[in-house]
Amino acid sequence: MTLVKICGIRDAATAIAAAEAGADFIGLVFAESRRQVTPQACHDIVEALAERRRLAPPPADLGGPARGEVSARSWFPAWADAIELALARARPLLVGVFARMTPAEVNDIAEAARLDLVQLSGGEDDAFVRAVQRPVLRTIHVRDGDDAADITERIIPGLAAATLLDTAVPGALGGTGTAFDWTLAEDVAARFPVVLAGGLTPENVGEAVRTVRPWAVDVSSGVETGAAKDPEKIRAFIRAAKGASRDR
Ligand SMILES: O=C(O)c1ccccc1NCC(=O)[C@H](O)[C@H](O)COP(=O)(O)O
Repeated sequence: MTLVKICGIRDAATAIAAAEAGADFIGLVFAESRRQVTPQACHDIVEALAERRRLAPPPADLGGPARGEVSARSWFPAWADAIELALARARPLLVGVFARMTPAEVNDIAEAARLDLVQLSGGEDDAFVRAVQRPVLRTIHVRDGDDAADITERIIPGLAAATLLDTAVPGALGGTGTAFDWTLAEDVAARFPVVLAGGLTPENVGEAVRTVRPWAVDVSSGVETGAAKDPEKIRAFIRAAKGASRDR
């Protein structure tokens, strides 16, 4: 079943609505953005979700493979299995979205907010990924003119836990509501578990899931009305994504 990440949540009520609708990941944006979560809202969201997860052991350590422990070929599938096992114990997992910060800042926030995973969206290099003390979702921004081979060569086993494919938009690092050509992601998703992002909506996510067969999908703008998250759109998005992955 395709996993779903709802990104850019800024209050506890919406986090709980997304969790009740079946979200697998909740994304809190710490990068500079109109969606940046305030310290108070972050605290409220973390506490509200912790209360929901109270009966399950917290997956503080997702228990994925260590570098050198599995072959390059098994690296991403092993991480996908570890994350799915963690999800069986506690859902949703909390993902912090970062860009243009230092590894120390990322690690401090991840620790304080008890994040399960860290998403790097600022084109961080390999040394940065290595320095992050949480499993990393590493964003690859797909540019006009890229082909599947260009994307694949940027995916390096042994570093991040998974790859998030998002649209490259000049002057922005994410949350733009802009899609890229999904046929590029088809080949990549056949080789690696990928999180498909960029311009997904409740209306198009079914087709995206059937076309690309991603491990997970990620949405922000497509479940907003005005500048705010819309619980009805969140429910419709999750229904459509999960429904399409059941059909395929
Ligand atoms: O969402 C933001 O405002 C943001 C700002 C800076 C870096 C990353 C950001 N979001 C990353 C995400 O994971 C979004 O969910 C992803 O880009 C998809 O967004 P959308 O196209 O709006 O669905």
